[in-house]
Amino acid sequence: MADAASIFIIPPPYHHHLSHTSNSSFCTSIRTPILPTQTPRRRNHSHHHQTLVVRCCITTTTTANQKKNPISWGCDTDSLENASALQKWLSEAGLPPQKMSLQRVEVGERGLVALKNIRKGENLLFVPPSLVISANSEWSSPKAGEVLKRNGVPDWPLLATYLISEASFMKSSRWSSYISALPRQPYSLLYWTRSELDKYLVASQIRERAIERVNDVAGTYNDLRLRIFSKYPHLFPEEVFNMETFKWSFGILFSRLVRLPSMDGRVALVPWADMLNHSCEVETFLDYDKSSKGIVFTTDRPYQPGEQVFISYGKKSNGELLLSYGFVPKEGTNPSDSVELSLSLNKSDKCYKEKSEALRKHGLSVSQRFPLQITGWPLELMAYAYLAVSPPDMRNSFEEMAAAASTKTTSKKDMRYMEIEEQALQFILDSCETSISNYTKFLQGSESMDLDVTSPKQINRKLFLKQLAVDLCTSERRILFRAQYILRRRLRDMRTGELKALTILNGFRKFFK
Ligand SMILES: C[S@@+](CC[C@H](N)C(=O)[O-])C[C@H]1O[C@@H](n2cnc3c(N)ncnc32)[C@H](O)[C@@H]1O
Repeated sequence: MADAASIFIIPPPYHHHLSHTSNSSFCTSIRTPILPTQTPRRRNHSHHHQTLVVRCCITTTTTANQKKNPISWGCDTDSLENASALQKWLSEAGLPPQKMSLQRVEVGERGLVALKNIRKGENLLFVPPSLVISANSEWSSPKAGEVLKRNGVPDWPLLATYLISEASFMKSSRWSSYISALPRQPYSLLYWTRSELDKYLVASQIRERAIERVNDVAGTYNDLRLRIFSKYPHLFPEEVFNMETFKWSFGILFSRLVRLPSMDGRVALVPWADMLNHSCEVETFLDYDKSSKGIVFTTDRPYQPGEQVFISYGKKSNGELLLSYGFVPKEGTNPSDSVELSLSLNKSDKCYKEKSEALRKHGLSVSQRFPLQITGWPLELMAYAYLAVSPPDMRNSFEEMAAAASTKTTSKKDMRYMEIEEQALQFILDSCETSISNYTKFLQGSESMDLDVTSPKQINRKLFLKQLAVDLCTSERRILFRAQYILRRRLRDMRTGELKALTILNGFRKFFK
């Protein structure tokens, strides 16, 4: 699935990063998009005379009118509602016969399950380009598409707007069966409230990433509204194009958009292929196959009939999977797992100003997050630690250290400053230990945590979010424990080594005396 780093009109803040189980009884519909009036927007290519017959808003309550004739975007993913309509439409629209079918599954609620024996190395899917939603797709409201393109709107916000526009056309959009089978409320941290993020992710740096993302989505929507929607209200009425509908469409993009390497990294929604769930045990990914002219993936393991077929959403940490897809893999199963460690310059440092200036020059700030993996940490983190602990007489090296701490600096040598190596390692260890104690406090407190619910309906949701947070924090703390162990051992070896050297030196001194 696509990486979300480059979606925004407003550039996202710099991220310094490399790269469960589902609960089917969980009620997802706490803030459900509902269309109160059920008449679709009419196709009308002359925008001057376009009559908007739909009034769309997102509510948390259901009116009598909606109860009578409920129409909403998407469906509940814990049911197979709309799945057969999707499969029927896909095969009529040109999807060749498949070796998999859409079923209820244990991992991921709905997923694709093998109908026949599938060999390792087989190509599956073959979704033709005509069934792919990309920035070039035709709009049911061509004028709306023209306006966005004329204004140079990038792919992600363009696709988010496209999805809302097509959803509002309901049955008269060619994507109606696809949109009806999309989740009504995508699982992603976009749907956690600020107080849920603060409460459940208090120990994890993912909380900040989620807040940044929520703000980026809001900023992107506001930017579109100011620059474009407010100038063409007949094409982009606020009842349809609003913050809630954008949250939904971005939630869909974060969890389903695919980057296709063979199409110059173009991003696309690929109906059917986006029903495949992620496994950390496979490495295969979706791509365009020039010879068969379709979106395919090549299996990297065999499957028997009845087994769920998986792809990889990329080498992502558990936190990143929670952020975009709303799930956390079982502890210890994700080889790409990492935790972000936050390092900060000490405000009382005599060279605080010079150091922060050097960092700023290289796009870094006085407080910076770095990924730790079970196998180690990046050179950038070590460089930042050297800078943080270096004394004033090393000011000539500040610039070099800051450059090495930036991921933007490509040529990197494994620089070492032996004279401050011990302090740098101790500095990282201290940060690890602060972080570990925050995780431990959260995990211990989570057992007796007040769920803060006002209605019984909310209990399932809160329990589900809490479990996701506990799973994430357990896996992140595990990596920190490993780093703590390695750092302590290194420091101990250094100190005993120094002690030995000192004893020998003293021996020499005595000898000369
Ligand atoms: C591309 S969609 C896959 C199809 C999805 N299961 C559905 O029913 O629409 C991605 C979503 O599937 C679910 N998912 C994918 N892999 C999962 C996994 N290993 N464990 C739990 N949920 C998973 C998450 O809800 C994620 O947001």
